[in-house]
Amino acid sequence: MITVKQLEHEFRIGKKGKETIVPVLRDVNLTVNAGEIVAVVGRSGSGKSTLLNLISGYIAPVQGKIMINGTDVTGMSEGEWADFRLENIGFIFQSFQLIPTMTAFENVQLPLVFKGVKEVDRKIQTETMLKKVGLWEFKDHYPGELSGGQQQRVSIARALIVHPPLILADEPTGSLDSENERALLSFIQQLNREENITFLIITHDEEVANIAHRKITISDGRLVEGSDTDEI
Ligand SMILES: Nc1ncnc2c1ncn2[C@@H]1O[C@H](COP(=O)(O)OP(=O)(O)OP(=O)(O)O)[C@@H](O)[C@H]1O
Repeated sequence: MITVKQLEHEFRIGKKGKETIVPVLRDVNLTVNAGEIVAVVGRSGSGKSTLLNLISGYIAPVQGKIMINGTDVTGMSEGEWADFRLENIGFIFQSFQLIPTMTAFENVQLPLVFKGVKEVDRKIQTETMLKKVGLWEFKDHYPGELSGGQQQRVSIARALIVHPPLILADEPTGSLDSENERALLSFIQQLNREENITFLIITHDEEVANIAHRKITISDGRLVEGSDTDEI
């Protein structure tokens, strides 16, 4: 599902001509197979979010190659990335990233609006998805009128609405209490089992790492012992 080959990334900070180069990822090789749940762990500042941002196309690598779902995404334009993400990747974030001025219904249907799906079809699909996450009765609530766990379920419904084969999650339980965390983790396992959705999850949380089939550790920008270092 994801193949990353010899990925390198660095940030340049400071004024032009006097830039300091901050190396972040070095020679990262990894494979995530379809149907896997993979946790990415590592200390703060080790490069986990940078790896996710590269795999999401929000930043471009200095070197290396990324394949997702059979497509070489390295070097795609912003427009190509936007289309690719809509078809292939769902996102779940610690901060939910819902649009506060839109209801739960409007937030969930948004990817379908971007895809140009007809209103009548959007309505049916959004209803199905809100029912799936148990929030149909909250469809007219704004994010501010929902609990943290409910907001995370809205964000999952929004991620799932286009039926992506891959979900990328950045600290998805970071804002949840332990009850909502358990519910989210069992939902992730259910989606993985029943719909074969692949998950790549950044986490500091042992409970989250425990549901993963495999754990990848990043230390100072490199994958370290116990990690997937498959030659590709
Ligand atoms: N836009 C940026 N410009 C310059 N340096 C950056 C930028 N983004 C991240 N960095 C640096 O890159 C390194 C890796 O950051 P990254 O956010 O990937 O770490 P992380 O493992 O996700 O950390 P955390 O667990 O705290 O979220 C850090 O040293 C950070 O300061």
